[in-house]
Amino acid sequence: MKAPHFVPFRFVAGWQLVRIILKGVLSGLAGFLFLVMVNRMIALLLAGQYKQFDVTQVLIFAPLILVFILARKSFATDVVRFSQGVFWKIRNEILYILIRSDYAQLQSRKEQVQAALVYDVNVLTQASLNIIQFAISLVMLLACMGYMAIRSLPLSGITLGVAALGVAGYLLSTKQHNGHLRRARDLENDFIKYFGAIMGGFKEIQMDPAKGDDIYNSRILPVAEAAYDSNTRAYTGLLHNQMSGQVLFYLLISFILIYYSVASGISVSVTVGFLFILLYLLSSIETIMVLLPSLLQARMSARRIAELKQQLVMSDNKVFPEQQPATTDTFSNIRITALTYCYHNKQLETTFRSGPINFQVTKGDVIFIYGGNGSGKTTFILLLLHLLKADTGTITFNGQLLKTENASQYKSLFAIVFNDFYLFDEFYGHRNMDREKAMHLITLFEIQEKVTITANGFSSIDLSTGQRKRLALIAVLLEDRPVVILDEWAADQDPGFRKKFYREIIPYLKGEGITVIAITHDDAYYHCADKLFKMEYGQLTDETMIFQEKRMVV
Ligand SMILES: Nc1ncnc2c1ncn2[C@@H]1O[C@H](COP(=O)(O)OP(=O)(O)OP(=O)(O)O)[C@@H](O)[C@H]1O
Repeated sequence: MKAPHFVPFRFVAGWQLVRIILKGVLSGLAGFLFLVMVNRMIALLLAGQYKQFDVTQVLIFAPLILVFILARKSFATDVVRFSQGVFWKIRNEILYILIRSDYAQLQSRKEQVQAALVYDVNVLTQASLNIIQFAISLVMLLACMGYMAIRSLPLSGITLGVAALGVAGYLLSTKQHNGHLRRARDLENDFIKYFGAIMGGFKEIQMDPAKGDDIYNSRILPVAEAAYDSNTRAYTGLLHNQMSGQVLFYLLISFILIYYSVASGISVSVTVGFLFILLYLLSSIETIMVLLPSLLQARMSARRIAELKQQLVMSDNKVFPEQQPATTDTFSNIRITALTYCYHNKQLETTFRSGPINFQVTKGDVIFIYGGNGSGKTTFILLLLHLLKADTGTITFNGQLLKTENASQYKSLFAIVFNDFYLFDEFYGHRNMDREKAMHLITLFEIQEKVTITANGFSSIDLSTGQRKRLALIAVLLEDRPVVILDEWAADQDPGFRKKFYREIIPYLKGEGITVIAITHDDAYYHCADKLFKMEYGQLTDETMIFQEKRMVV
């Protein structure tokens, strides 16, 4: 079956942004024209030229207000649609990249991904809503400045000077505020990590509340305090900026009223009109200053998301065309030659070395691997599955060298039940599974009293640990993959079913042409395997002969 492709979220398009900007400008201009008209009326009133109701003024004001309402309404609707589109588009994109991203990379970035999905996407959405006010205020600001220049060049020159002073002060302090905002955002990753520990370890915490108290006191509280401190510094700094801007304009207004209006000899109507526009300008500046922090945060969040997308490089199978998935008929063998892999700590020192491993598996083989805890069995399986990419060595399958181009075909060889498996309640990606086979397997695995097959999946997955493992194996067997890998699968089974597993189920799988590779410690059943391997300090040794010789002696 062909893997489904990514369907981009359809409600966001680049042209939407152009339309929004145009509507924002129109809406801002409508507001500004209204202001000009009010200013004109004030001038007429002051000059004594408007003494009785004049219906023509209604004909000027009414259409203006109408245009304002229509433009603002349509603008707001578009912005809301756009911001919701952005929200879901980014969320979907991150999730899809996640689905296709590299296993090893994702392992080390779980908190980052969660923080991006929950925090950054919300910040961006909020900012895209704030843009309504921001854009309108910006248009008003620019239009007011232009209009002021027409009314009085010297006065607008002074205003521009004051504004430049405010902007310079703002820019100087922004760097510092950005640093605080960045620190607070970094702490969000930690918060998610400890939140994950509380949710994941909830049973343990319920049994031992001291654990919960300790996580809260020693981890959550310091994060909260540090984030509180950083955010408080950033926001108070930004609010102080806003206040400084306001004070500058108050000083300007006072200067114009107390000194300039009389000293320069400009007319009362020009002074009043100018001050009126200036007050409006001030409210636009205030709005911009209030909204700037959220836009700064949004910029930071957008960067985080972009970085995350870059880090979670799409894995191989996204880049190349889908290939025919493998089947038991097409599978013949896998050969691993001199494969090595090292785990490193933060100081980049090697903490565990796996290999060099040589290993071969042929169709229909039943292979058991045993070895002590931490000997490297799971690491080997991850390497075999190409979830971990080997440092050196090669893998060939059916005579072809495993490369990025054929990695998806290689991965389609395997059906796996990991030790820490996740049981999906639906047959995702395999909707057209064989119902009859499913019912047969449910009976073979003796859970027919508990579970049935529904249109999409299993009727229930609320079962015991051992039963859930049986379901997980049934689910992977329904995928019709040629190689089944089991990581300590039988460990949770009762002795009766364990016997059935080794004596009946494994031979049944072999009879179906399936190759089985199982990590197991059930030495009483090692004879059920065709080949037996031992893992020790990352080295895999074929012990088939030794085991057979030992059995003969006994
Ligand atoms: N993600 C990781 N990062 C760093 N080291 C790791 C990681 N996973 C495993 N290791 C180390 O690699 C070694 C082999 O681990 P592995 O899980 O492969 O052992 P195992 O044989 O499957 O053990 P077990 O029987 O306990 O499951 C261990 O010493 C472990 O500490």
